[in-house]
Amino acid sequence: MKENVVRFEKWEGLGNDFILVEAVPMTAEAARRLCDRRFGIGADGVLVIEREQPRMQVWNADGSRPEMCGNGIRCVAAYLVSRGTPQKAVTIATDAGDKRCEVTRAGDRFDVLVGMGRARMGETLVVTALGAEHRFACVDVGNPHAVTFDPYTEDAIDELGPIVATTPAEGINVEFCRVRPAEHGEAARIDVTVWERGVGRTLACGTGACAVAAAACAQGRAPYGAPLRVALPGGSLRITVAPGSLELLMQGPARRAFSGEVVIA
Ligand SMILES: N[C@H](CCC[C@H](N)C(=O)O)C(=O)O
Repeated sequence: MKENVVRFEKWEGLGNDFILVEAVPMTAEAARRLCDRRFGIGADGVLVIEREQPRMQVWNADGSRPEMCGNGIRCVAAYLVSRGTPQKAVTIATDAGDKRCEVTRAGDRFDVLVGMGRARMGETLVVTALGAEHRFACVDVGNPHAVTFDPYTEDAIDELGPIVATTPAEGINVEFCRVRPAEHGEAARIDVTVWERGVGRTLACGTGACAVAAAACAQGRAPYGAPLRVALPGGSLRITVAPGSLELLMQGPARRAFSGEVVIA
């Protein structure tokens, strides 16, 4: 069979890491192989980019196809600017709509501000597991999230995360949160541990940070209209939730780790 050798770049946003390729026909099996941390490059996901009319398609490490990826779109915006896109503001089409990104570069590090669209608050998801009922606020930010502010130990998160993530037929990302005293001038700080649909534990989740901020504002745990610090294991994102519209602004880093060539069968 003809080998399909393609150039890739490995990028990460707060340690949520991705393989970026351009205009490559991707399959679930190919994505799984590429993301395998033993037999492949290793990543939380694959981002397939069309450069002309910029578009990002997302593949999770298990080969599933989510609608959107917050850390990923910051990486794609920075990738486009690093590859010569002249303007610093770029609009990228996704399966969850067009997202406008503003890129600031400092050497090989990028800071990206993204209009993430509107959060939509959903029903309460009640999951009976581990001998108890667990309640999550469902938030749609283009992809689905289940958010709780109830206290859970790390071991409980490892047990409950996969159960909740696979309870809805289409799957759901799960965020376990704690509101902490604000520092450094932000309006509130929320610590988050994520169990991602199609991936498992990750160091950060951009759409998850947006869902957490929207849920915190909706539940009166944080103020609308002010930058909130969402602290994830891999680092912090600044999220602002507009009152009324629930329009989301996300600001955070993106970094190219390395590039190479890979055979995509
Ligand atoms: N696992 C997510 C997609 C990746 C989201 C995350 N990496 C982000 O930064 O938003 C899902 O299945 O909806």
